[in-house]
Amino acid sequence: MAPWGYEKDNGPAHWHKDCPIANGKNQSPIDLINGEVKYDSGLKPLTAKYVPFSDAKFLNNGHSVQFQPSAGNGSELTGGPLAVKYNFEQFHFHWGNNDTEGSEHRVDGKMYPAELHFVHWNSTNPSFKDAVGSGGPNGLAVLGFFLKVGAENAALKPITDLIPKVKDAGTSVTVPSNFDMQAILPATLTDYYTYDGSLTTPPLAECVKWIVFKQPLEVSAAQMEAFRSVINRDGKPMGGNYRPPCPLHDRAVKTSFK
Ligand SMILES: NS(=O)(=O)c1ccc(C(=O)NCc2cccc(F)c2F)cc1
Ligand SMILES: [Zn+2]
Repeated sequence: MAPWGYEKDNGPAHWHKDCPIANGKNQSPIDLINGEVKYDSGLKPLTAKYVPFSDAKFLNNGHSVQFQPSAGNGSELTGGPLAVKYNFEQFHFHWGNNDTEGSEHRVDGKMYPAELHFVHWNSTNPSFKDAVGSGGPNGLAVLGFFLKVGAENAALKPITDLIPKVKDAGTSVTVPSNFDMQAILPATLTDYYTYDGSLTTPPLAECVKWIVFKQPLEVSAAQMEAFRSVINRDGKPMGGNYRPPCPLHDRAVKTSFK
C-alpha cells in the first residue's frame, strides 16, 4: 500500500490494512457529545511548564507541520486526569481546505477549521517510543485545542510565519530560541473533555489520555491561509489531514466543567 495519507487511495478507510487496531474499541478522534459526557469534580486543572528550547525544529513531515525540540527539553505536564508527570514531545496541527472542516474531534457534530495537538509522554518510560508501546491509555497525554478564525494569534505567529519555509514535504527550519511555547496556552488549563483513546494517525496505538479543551484558540484568516499553502508528499495541499470520528464503544467522556 502506498504510504498512508488522507487521499482516496491511502486515507483513513485504508489504514486498517496495515494497522488492524484502526477498528479497535479505543480509537480517536471522537465526536464529543455534550449530552453524553459526565462531569467529574475530581478533575483538577492541568499544569504545563514549557521551558525555552535551545534547538527546536519546525518541519513538514508529509502529513502535518510539527514543532519538535531536541529530546530531553525539560518541559512537563501534570495534573488534571494525569497520575504522573509527562514530558513534552512535540506539537502539530490538523486543518481543512475551508473554514467548515479541519478539526479531528468534533463537539455535538461541529467541526472547527483546525486542531492543535500538544503531545506528551509518560515520564516513567525511558523514551517516547517506549511510552507509545507501553500498553494501556497512560502512555501519552495529548492536549487538543480547537482553532477558530478570529483575531491574530500572536503566540502562534512565530510558528505560522515559518510555514512558508516548510511548504514542501521533508523540509524543516530551526525555530528561533526566543520562541515562547507557553504563551500559546491559555492562562488556566481548565474546562476540558477527557477520555482514553489513540493516536489519530498510523500506528493508531491505543495509548493516549486525550484532554480536549472546550474553549477554542483564535487564529487570523491569514494564519489559516498559511496552513492551507502547505503541500503533502503527493504535491497536493495538505488541508484535510484529519481522521473522521471513531465509535465511542463503551468509553466514558468526562468533563472538568458542568
Ligand atoms: N494526532 S496525534 O496527536 O494522535 C499523534 C501524535 C503523535 C504521533 C506520532 O508520534 N507518530 C509517529 C511515531 C513515532 C514513534 C513511535 C510511534 F509509535 C509513532 F507513532 C502520531 C499521532
Ligand atoms: Zn494530531
